[in-house]
Amino acid sequence: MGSTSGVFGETRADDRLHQAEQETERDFGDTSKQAEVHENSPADNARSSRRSMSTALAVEQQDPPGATEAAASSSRAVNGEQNSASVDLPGQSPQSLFDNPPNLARVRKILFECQDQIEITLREFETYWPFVDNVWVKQKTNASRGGHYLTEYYMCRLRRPTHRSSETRPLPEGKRPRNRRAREGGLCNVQIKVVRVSGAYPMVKIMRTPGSESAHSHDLDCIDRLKRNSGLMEFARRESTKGFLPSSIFTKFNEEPAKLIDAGGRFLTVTDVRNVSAKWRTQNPDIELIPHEGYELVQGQGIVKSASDAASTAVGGSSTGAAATTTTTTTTTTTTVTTHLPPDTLSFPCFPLEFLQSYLPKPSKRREFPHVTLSYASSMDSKLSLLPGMQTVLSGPEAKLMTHYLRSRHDAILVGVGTVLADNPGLNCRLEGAGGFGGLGRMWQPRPIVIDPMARWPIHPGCRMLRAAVEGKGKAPWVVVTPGAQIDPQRLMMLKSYGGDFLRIVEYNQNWRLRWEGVLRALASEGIKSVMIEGGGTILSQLLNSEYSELIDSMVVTVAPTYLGRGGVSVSPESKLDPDGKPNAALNPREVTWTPMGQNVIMCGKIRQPEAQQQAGGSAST
Ligand SMILES: NC(=O)C1=CN([C@@H]2O[C@H](COP(=O)(O)OP(=O)(O)OC[C@H]3O[C@@H](n4cnc5c(N)ncnc54)[C@H](O)[C@@H]3O)[C@@H](O)[C@H]2O)C=CC1
Ligand SMILES: Nc1nc(O)c(N)c(N[C@@H]2O[C@H](COP(=O)(O)O)[C@@H](O)[C@H]2O)n1
Repeated sequence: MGSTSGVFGETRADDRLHQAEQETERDFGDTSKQAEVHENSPADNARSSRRSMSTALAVEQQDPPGATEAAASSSRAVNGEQNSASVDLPGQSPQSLFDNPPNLARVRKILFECQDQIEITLREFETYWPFVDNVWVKQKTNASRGGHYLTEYYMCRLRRPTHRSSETRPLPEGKRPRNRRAREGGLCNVQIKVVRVSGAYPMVKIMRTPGSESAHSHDLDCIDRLKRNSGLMEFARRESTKGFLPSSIFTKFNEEPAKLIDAGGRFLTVTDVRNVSAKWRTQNPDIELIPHEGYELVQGQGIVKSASDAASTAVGGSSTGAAATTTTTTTTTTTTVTTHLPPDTLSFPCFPLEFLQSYLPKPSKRREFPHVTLSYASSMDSKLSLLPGMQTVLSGPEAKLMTHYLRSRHDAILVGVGTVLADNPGLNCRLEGAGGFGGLGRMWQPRPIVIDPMARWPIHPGCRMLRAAVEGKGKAPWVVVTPGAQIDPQRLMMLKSYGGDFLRIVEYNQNWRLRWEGVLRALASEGIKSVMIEGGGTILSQLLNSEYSELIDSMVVTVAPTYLGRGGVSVSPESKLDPDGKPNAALNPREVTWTPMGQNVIMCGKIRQPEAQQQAGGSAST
């Protein structure tokens, strides 16, 4: 066994910190600037050229022009709410008819494939889902008892059979049957569930159901050809409420082929635009529909550019249709998705992380124990989760990125078995550029360490840590056990085959608990120079006791603006009395900073005495 993340070590991680500072100054949407920033570092170039799902999904962090409105209009489309009474004056339409959220084509592909579990904020979900709602057909919805979760089950559209309407029900009088071909069901058996988690930070998790096929039997174009998504159609509907002719809207759409294709409109027809605007037209029969400024309706030709406009813009041809087709061809190649970052990739934080610097592991002189950082997220009442055995999201999107950055700066991430049983955590670094997320090998991937004295964890290939290991997105865990732990030889072989192992520690304290000195010394002897201890409550409450003060270097606590209540898992060391028997504070971290981050505040502090003081005050024995 041995650690490699330390080898990639300090200089590159420091580069990243420096780069994160630089990035705060740049315009997020300006890719030319990004290229400049990344010129110095090949790893970062690779990272920036393959923009991640979460970079794309950065609607929480910065609103690109139009994103807010797109989000709003998209969710309106989902809800079926259509403000058909509003009329904007023709000629006042903005330059683009599209409000595509960032990296739409890529996110559509990810939400079509749903290969790995996807975790996004509710707002991100509401922004992007309307652009793939042509793919997924809802089957059923389940609400959890406490109302914390809402689970919706969806199947691929090609799983559902369609019938000619006349076969299923009689047509109303005077209505012609739609020219719709019947489709057999079962052509694709991909099924997903969408779990909406409410709480301080409403989240949506999207994952395959156990019975689902591993891949669609077709591509996304196949669905886009069958049915248009409501995100795209909302753009058309919105434009129609300005009083424009459907054919003019269609023509204008085709003048922006890249955006049209990104939004799933490769197969859009003028009839689609007509249909989506029909309701508004019926409600506003007196409004005379007109072409867009610079266009005219010519009998027999449809919508064409007005003569003066055509003359000034014509380079390769006089017909709008021809120009659009040429561009479409060009754009088809440019919009092809060529990168394959996992959908759970997180963008590298683009806000300053300088405040963390003095609490991070240093390229160290030789030390007996690794650098130890306690890092967890806590509610206002010092709770880690709502209930024992339950995972609770307390970190907002920014704090989550920061935590993953911290993970990238440590050789190992340590948790107790209680946390593993409750959370099934990945314990890897999912920032873009880390190994498995656009990076090479397993660089910046920390080693997961699980304290499991009696080997209770029923470790199996489906658990997230092993899946991450097999997919090259993390290292396999080391499980710390006591000599008395019964380890089934098959389990041992299995864990070893993934690159993990069991570590037996023989040092106990008087409560039959493992001595932390023993655990940390064993890790140090395996080459671990830094450990980030994330939880849970039992482990953190122990380590915050003053008897361990000399083992803990720093703490980085994400404080969330919520009270989880008395039933939650708490972090609280033993009470302490001073020499006179009066109650005293159990622990007072030093060099404390508080840094606001989104809805959270990050509290950083130091616990171990500086070495100079230790030498002055005698040995730091524990
Ligand atoms: N908000 C956050 O940042 C985090 C929240 N959590 C939450 O915390 C909860 C889990 O916390 P807990 O149930 O307290 O479990 P835990 O993760 O602290 O594990 C407790 C177990 O670890 C072992 N253990 C701990 N210290 C030991 C020692 N000195 N020697 C031998 N074995 C030792 C024992 O088997 C003990 O039962 C979950 O709900 C989880 O979601 C966990 C980590 C971080
Ligand atoms: N920093 C932080 N914020 C929260 O809100 C949390 N719930 C946690 N939990 C810890 O992170 C682990 C999950 O890690 P993966 O995302 O699965 O890699 C979880 O087990 C806790 O240790 N942390």
